[in-house]
Amino acid sequence: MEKLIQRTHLAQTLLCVGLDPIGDDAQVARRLAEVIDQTAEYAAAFKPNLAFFLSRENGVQLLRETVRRIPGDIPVILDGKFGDIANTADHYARFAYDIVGADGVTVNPYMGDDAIVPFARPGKIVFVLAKTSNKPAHSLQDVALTRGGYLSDCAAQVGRKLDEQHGGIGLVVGATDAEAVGRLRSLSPDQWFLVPGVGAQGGDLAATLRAGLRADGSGLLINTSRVLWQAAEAGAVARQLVEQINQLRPVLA
Ligand SMILES: O=C(O)c1cc(=O)[nH]c(=O)n1[C@@H]1O[C@H](COP(=O)(O)O)[C@@H](O)[C@H]1O
Repeated sequence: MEKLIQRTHLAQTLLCVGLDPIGDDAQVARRLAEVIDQTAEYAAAFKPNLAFFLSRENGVQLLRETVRRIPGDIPVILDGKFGDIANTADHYARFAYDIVGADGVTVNPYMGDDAIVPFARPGKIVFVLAKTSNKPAHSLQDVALTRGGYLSDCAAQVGRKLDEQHGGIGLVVGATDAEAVGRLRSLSPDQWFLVPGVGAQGGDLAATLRAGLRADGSGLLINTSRVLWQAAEAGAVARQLVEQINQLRPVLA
């Protein structure tokens, strides 16, 4: 978590570079290196998505090489959307942190606290899914509770409680629903939000920033993946995104 805060301050960026590699094996290794090298200057974090690595032979090896290529001062969030009982989650945590070398993970909270706690190691960042960016998420996450609020609010409350107990817990909140971003920000005024959905999924960047930035102009990690992977000049696209984001927020002290 400290690494993320330091990085966002020093590089003046809230951009998370998503790494969802597609293509044949030889191409992919080369393209991963290119995207990392071209965007690193602008990256607050990198987020490799585990599925895109596991779907290829030697995927874990490629993932480890990818993480090794990322400069050491930029946090790596392994997007595995893990979520299982504590005994099993502990093994996922060992994989993410000890084998892959990630600084953080994404976790699905559906099974409750014990699916999350094994990832909450000192210095690590755990992003708990609260309101995801995919449209059909509403069938579960927007279910209204008899006590008021929505199921996604429960995920946020669990995340907040665990953050108070362990530290290092943030939320995943998609950019495709700015209203939810605002609601969850009011429930979790201080936590970091990982925000996917900008770019290929059509999320509204300006509305998301307005709704989700903390009072200090920070607290959001804006992820985009396909747009950068497909860009002729990933570095230029990353720079533009950072400029756009920074124009819409107070500059960090
Ligand atoms: O946890 C995530 O990162 C995630 C959560 C969510 O609500 N929506 C979402 O798209 N993601 C991930 O964020 C990335 C989005 O990719 P692009 O749509 O190409 O920018 C993918 O790796 C998704 O798996």
